Amino acid sequence: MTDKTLLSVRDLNAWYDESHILHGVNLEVREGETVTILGRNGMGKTTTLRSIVGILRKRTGTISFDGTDLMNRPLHHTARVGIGFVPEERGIFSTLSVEENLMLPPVVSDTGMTVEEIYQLFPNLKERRNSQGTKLSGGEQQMLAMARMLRTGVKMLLLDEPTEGLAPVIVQRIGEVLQTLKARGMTILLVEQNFRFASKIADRFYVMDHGKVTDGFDLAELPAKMETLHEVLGV
Ligand SMILES: Nc1ncnc2c1ncn2[C@@H]1O[C@H](COP(=O)(O)OP(=O)(O)OP(=O)(O)O)[C@@H](O)[C@H]1O
Repeated sequence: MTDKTLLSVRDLNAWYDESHILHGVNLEVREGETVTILGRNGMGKTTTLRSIVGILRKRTGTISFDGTDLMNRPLHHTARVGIGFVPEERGIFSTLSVEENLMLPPVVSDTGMTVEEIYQLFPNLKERRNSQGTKLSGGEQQMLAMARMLRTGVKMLLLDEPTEGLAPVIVQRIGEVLQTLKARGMTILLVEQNFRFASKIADRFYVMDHGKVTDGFDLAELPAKMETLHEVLGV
């Protein structure tokens, strides 16, 4: 991890039509860091990720990534500057094979993983490389959605509930993959309901409540925070 701030979000407000959902979100992620956003359902975690990448356009505040202002850029620039968003619904194209899905997004930098490296990290995707997207299990879809971003050479992954609905053994596998990516220097911002999973991989945490970041702390402070987290999140 370095001291350089890669992603900086300041006073972010966001709306779905007339519904004001985010009320001044502040957060930052340093290069090489894994940060988890915790919070109960409906508190604005997904909306924060969607606002950062620009899928949600009705927003104010400042969002900068690696020194580039993202606020006034078109959506496709987000990927080009090096942010890979893996949404909760994963977005696998059902009529395409695993390998076709993998090759779909354009490469944005030459620091991305090769297809061979990706298959080493995800041997099950190699086995299933000719299978159609629809034939994949939830865990395989999640792995493919992550793998697809790694090939492009993004500097940072934004993951929305990567373990949702997956069996414990697959959750463990995804945890191992994220540890490998961390060791390679990947920067990760994660929204996660599975607190046990998050507490094993995150370096730092934010807590969201009613469209605001209400707390932020390092892994070392986690034991002292447990009682509050128990009250706020029920963990
Ligand atoms: N497409 C939408 N249109 C209108 N309101 C929405 C839309 N998506 C989410 N919301 C509302 O925005 C608020 C924040 O939702 P968001 O999905 O960001 O919460 P979350 O913290 O990610 O929780 P969850 O785990 O339930 O996704 C909720 O009140 C939700 O009802």
